Formats: sequence, C-alpha cells, structure tokens
Amino acid sequence: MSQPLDTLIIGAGTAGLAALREVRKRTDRFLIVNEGPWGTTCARVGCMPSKALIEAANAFHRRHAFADFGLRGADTVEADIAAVLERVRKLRDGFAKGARQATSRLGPACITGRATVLDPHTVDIDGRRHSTRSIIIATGSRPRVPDAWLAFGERMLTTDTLFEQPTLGPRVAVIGMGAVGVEIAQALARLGLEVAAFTTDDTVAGLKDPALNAELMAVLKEDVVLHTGAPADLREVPGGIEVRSGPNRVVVDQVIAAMGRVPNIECLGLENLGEPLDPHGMPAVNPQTLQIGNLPVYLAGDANAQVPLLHEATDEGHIAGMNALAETPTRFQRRTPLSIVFCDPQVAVVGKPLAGLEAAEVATGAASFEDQGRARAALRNRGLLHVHADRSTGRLLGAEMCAPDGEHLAHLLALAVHRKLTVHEMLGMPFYHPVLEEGLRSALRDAARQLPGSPDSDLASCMALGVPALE
Ligand SMILES: Cc1cc2nc3c(=O)[nH]c(=O)nc-3n(C[C@H](O)[C@H](O)[C@H](O)COP(=O)(O)OP(=O)(O)OC[C@H]3O[C@@H](n4cnc5c(N)ncnc54)[C@H](O)[C@@H]3O)c2cc1C
Ligand SMILES: NC(=O)c1ccc[n+]([C@@H]2O[C@H](COP(=O)([O-])OP(=O)(O)OC[C@H]3O[C@@H](n4cnc5c(N)ncnc54)[C@H](O)[C@@H]3O)[C@@H](O)[C@H]2O)c1
Repeated sequence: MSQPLDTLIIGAGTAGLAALREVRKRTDRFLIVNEGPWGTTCARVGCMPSKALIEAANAFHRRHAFADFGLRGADTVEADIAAVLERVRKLRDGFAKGARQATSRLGPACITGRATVLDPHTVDIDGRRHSTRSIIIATGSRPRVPDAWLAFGERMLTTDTLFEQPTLGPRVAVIGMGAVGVEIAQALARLGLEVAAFTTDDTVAGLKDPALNAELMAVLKEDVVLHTGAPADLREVPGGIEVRSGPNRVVVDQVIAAMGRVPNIECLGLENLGEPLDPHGMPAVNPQTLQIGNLPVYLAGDANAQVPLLHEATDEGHIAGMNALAETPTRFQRRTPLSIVFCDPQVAVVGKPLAGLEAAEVATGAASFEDQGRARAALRNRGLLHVHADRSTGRLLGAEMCAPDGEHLAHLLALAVHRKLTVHEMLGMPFYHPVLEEGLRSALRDAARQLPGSPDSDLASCMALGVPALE
C-alpha cells in the first residue's frame, strides 16, 4: 500500500466542503469522496429551493392584502405552479453549480463512490482500500419515509423529489409539521393548492412555548387544513391516496413526507471503529472537537444528528478539518443556539428557550405584534415575542418568537445573548421609529419591569463630560 493520506473526507455536502477548505490549507495528501449527487443538500434540495418556493408563495399571498391597501386587481393574479417550480429549479441549479465548483479542480483527489470505514485508518471506496491518518465523516441525512409508503411510487414525495415535479396537486397532504412540513405546507397552500397537514403531536415548527404555538397554529389554519394529535397512515383508494389520522380522512393526489431526517450512518462501517454505538448505531461524538472517542475519526454535520442546521454543519466541518490534521484536537466553543423556520410569521428560537430554563429564575417579557405600528402599516400585524432574562442579573438568556421578519430580530437577540448583555443594556441602544424592532423594545421593557432595581428610564445616566460648553 502506498504512503497513507493525511485525511479522507467522506461526503461533499456543506460539512464536508467546509472540512475540505481547512484540509487544503494544511496538506495535499487528502481524498474527498461523495456518493450520489454533488452540489450539497442545502443547494440542491434543502435550504435554497425551499426558500425560493416560499418567496413565490408569499409574493402571491400578498394579493389578499391588496383590497385593504386600496389596490385593485387582486382577482386577476394567478399562480402558474409549473412556472414557479421552473424558477425554483433554475435558481437551484445556479446554487448547486456554485457548490460544485469547490471540488471541480481537485482531479483524482475527488472521487464519486461509496465509502465504508474498515478501521480508524482504512477506508474502502467501491472495493479499493485507502490508508489514512484520519477520517472525516460528513455523510448528512435523508428524509424519513416508512418503507410501506414507498409503494405509492411517484405520488410519495419528499423534499428530495418535490422540486423536480413538473407541477403539483391539486390535493396535497403534508405529513409532519416540523420545520420542513410547516414551511412547505404553508408555501404550497399559499400558491393555491389544497393542503391537508398532519402531525402526531400538538406542536408546529417545534414550538414548545404554548402561546407562540397557538399563535402559529391559528395563522397556519388560515391556509392549511391542520390535523394534530395522531399519526397519519396512508392507503390507496379510488381517486387517490387516503390519509387517515385519528378520526380524520382526506383523499389527496400526492403526499409529502416531512417526518424528520435520518442520519446517513448505517452501512458506513462505524461498528468497525471499536467504539460503543447507541441503539441507532450512533457513536458518542464530542460536540467541541467532533471526535469519536479518542480516535482520529471525526463526525460532522447532519450525520451526527446533534444540531442539523446549515451554519452548524459549516462550523462542524471547519472544526473537523482543523482537528483531523492537528497533533491534538482543539475544543471549540460552539455558537449561541439560533434556529429559524421560514413560515409567515417566522419562527425563531435564540439561546435557551423557556422549556430549557428554571422558570422561577427567569423573567419573561412579552410583546404582541397585533398592535405594533410598523407591522400594522404593512398589514403584517400577527405574532408574539418572548424574551427570557435571568431574574437576579437581568442577563438575557434566550428568546422565542413567531413574528414578522423574525429572522432579523433573532440575529439581534443572538448577538445580545452571545455578548451576555442585560435587558437594561439592550434597552440602552437606539430604537429607530417606526420599525419592527420597537416590538422587541416592548418585550424588553416588559421583562425590565419584572427585574429588581429597574431604573425609571431606558436612558443611561451620563458621567459629566468635563466640557463646560456641553454640560
Ligand atoms: C428542505 C430542507 C430545508 C432546509 N432549510 C434549512 C434552512 O433554511 N436553514 C438551515 O440552517 N438548515 C436548513 N436545512 C438543513 C440543512 O440543509 C442541513 O443541515 C445541511 O445541508 C447539512 O449538511 P451536511 O454537510 O451535514 O449534509 P449534506 O449536504 O447532505 O452532505 C452529505 C453528503 O454525503 C454524501 N454521502 C452520504 N453517504 C455517503 C457515503 N457512504 N459515502 C460517500 N458519500 C456519502 C451525500 O450524498 C451528500 O452529498 C434544510 C434541510 C432541508 C431538507
Ligand atoms: N428553516 C430551517 O432551518 C429548516 C428548514 C427545514 C429543515 N430543517 C432541518 O431539517 C430537519 C428535519 O426537519 P423535519 O421538519 O423533517 O423534521 P422534524 O423532526 O422537525 O419534524 C418532524 C415532524 O413529523 C411528525 N411526524 C412524524 N411521524 C408522523 C406521522 N406518522 N404522522 C404525522 N406526523 C408525523 C412529528 O411529530 C414532527 O412534528 C430539522 O431538524 C432541521 O434541522 C431546517
């Protein structure tokens, strides 16, 4: 066998490509192998095509506000689903091409094939053994679909196949109301399809805060027929697929499974590493180093099922790439938790949600967007915001929201949590008028009122400047 590689990356998705960037800075003795299509899940079938679809849906849905704005002609606007999907694919192709460029000039260091780990220093790729000092596994995840449902053939969709359809509907069932289900169900309904949505539990978009969950459910029910509280099951009936859930029955043309994602770790040979595996075949992975046990093997991105989000997959790829080539792995501090679901109003969770905090030690400030000036001007006055602060120190610990343009509020709050700011420090920043951030100020003021020793005013008292003309 020839001289071992320094590292071998399995999977060329977001995490694998981030690892590749670090690896290429340090060595040219590497291989990257990918099974299946190149171009990343995010660009091909995930974040990007779903957001392109959502933008079209929300643009079309806006016609319902036209009459209130005093605009005429809403009835003449039409959604051409085939054209919408065509645009999604065109955009998608561009994003995927961009991702593909990261590996296009690697020559023989870049292989299409299936990798199997034989031991911590050996990887088989389609029958050929490669010896390596370290291994980075970044094999991503795939949609969960019950085997029996595959019998419905092309009418059984997931986000892997949804955007490839020439057209959709007119009757669609979305099974699962997590991030994927909520985004897709609302978007398709807003494009004019008849959408029935199903979820086993009573929460949508993973919202654990009951008031926010109720708010989002109410909004979703304006577009979608929502069935909660029982698992959905399918059977063939004349005229379509019948979806049954508790007492509910709906017949549809297509079903979209949005029931979670499974990490791609089986058939990878993880059992050959000699580390204990949990009942799902997952080894323990250190979230700060991405290392499996003390082995020179790293598991990054959706494949480790820790935080299956794009920015976390990127970070994990970088960490794995650096550590795979280091003498000793570095423990990296992970970022403030942040997740966003791109429904309307948007759902976001920043830092710690209330469910993860000791309720007695927390002051929660609330604000509704129903009466908020800017939101009313835009006819987008739906939603709620909760900010959670430590009762004794006033430090902001987290926030949850279902709010118009929540993605921007969420980033501001993530910075505040990351910088360990207190509610009073946040209230010290300027709030322009009229902006949605004034809703954030209302929530912060509500929290401030519950904190001991709150000053009368948001304005900080100033030290003397020592400049007579200004005093
Ligand atoms: C519809 C949808 C919308 C999403 N929207 C968002 C969003 O808005 N924001 C957000 O933060 N996240 C979003 N996500 C999640 C985000 O896309 C993922 O967290 C991210 O793509 C994970 O990247 P990854 O590198 O771990 O996996 P991937 O990009 O899936 O890469 C894994 C690669 O490994 C390959 N592979 C698998 N097994 C093997 C093997 N044995 N040998 C060789 N190669 C193998 C696969 O073919 C694939 O190319 C969304 C996901 C979906 C499905
Ligand atoms: N905006 C974003 O950041 C974004 C968008 C989409 C996806 N993602 C990522 O993709 C991952 C997967 O998302 P997801 O929504 O598929 O999974 P999820 O685990 O968040 O939600 C799955 C839902 O399916 C329901 N379910 C399962 N089996 C069912 C059945 N038989 N009948 C009815 N309901 C059933 C569950 O109750 C749950 O609500 C997320 O964890 C997230 O990391 C992120």
